Amino acid sequence: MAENKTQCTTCKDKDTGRCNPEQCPGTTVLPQNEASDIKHVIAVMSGKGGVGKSSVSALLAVALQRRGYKVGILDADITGPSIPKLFGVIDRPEQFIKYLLPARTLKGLQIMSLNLLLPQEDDPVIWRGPILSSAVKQFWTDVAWGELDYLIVDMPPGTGDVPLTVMQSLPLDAVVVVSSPQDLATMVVRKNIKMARQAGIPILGLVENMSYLACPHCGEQIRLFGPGHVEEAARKTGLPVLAVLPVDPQLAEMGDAGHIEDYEGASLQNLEPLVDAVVKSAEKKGVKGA
Ligand SMILES: Nc1ncnc2c1ncn2[C@@H]1O[C@H](COP(=O)(O)OP(=O)(O)OP(=O)(O)O)[C@@H](O)[C@H]1O
Repeated sequence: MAENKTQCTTCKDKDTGRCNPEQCPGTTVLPQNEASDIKHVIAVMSGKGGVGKSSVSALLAVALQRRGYKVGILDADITGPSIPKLFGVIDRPEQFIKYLLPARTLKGLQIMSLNLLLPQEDDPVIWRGPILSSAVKQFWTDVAWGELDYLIVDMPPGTGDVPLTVMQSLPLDAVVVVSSPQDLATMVVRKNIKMARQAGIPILGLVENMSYLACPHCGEQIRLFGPGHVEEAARKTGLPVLAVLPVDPQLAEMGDAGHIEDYEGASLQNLEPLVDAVVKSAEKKGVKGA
């Protein structure tokens, strides 16, 4: 496991008290390249696939951008990348001197994903763990991200090679854990939480996705998957619940059509406490408003 970045005894940044990768001789965290000035890095993780981690990453980026921040998304879900599809982006990243330029969404979010580099978007990525991990590192070292207030990292699900690489190699400021109601009761989420804690990365809190369906006639919340376990999970883990999102067919439709940037529905409104928590964590580090 990576050195504990909150308790680094080698460099300990005097302002934040955390490991400063640029001055720490013992760190494995990669420094930023000369073509990037990224102020705050947040990873979105989940225990299992399909719980809505990419949708939450995309909505978080959209919400931050609507508040006036410059935002990018690094799609670290190398074997199941869905960020380009959610934003309807197909442009191949261009080369700029020795760097790759991220693609831009219609409203100006910057994104980098392996899917943008494949000859066909449905080509499978049949790579072994070390190659997957090195691709993620290159999305940090070889991409000219420019000036960003926030970089959102859409992690692959679980606790395998690639999430471990992201935690060890990228200077994550915090993580957010997304899960579905059934998933929260299981140990997969606790594994996620333990992994982040062992890596010394602060966890902002929990997001329960697909928690309920709001009846279109009376607004009653129908718990399709039975009662949520988010409060219990919050109590057991000591983490705050930052958002409880409904099943929203409009979100799925707009994501499938590549128009998630135009989404205005309930999931975005319910995500506001998460956005506040992200901004607050950045402000603590000294990142000013855009
Ligand atoms: N709150 C929601 N309401 C309706 N549909 C949703 C919601 N959240 C996610 N979905 C849909 O569920 C599917 C999976 O979502 P998403 O790709 O965000 O999950 P994921 O956890 O990132 O999956 P993977 O790990 O496979 O990438 C998508 O079709 C998405 O549109």
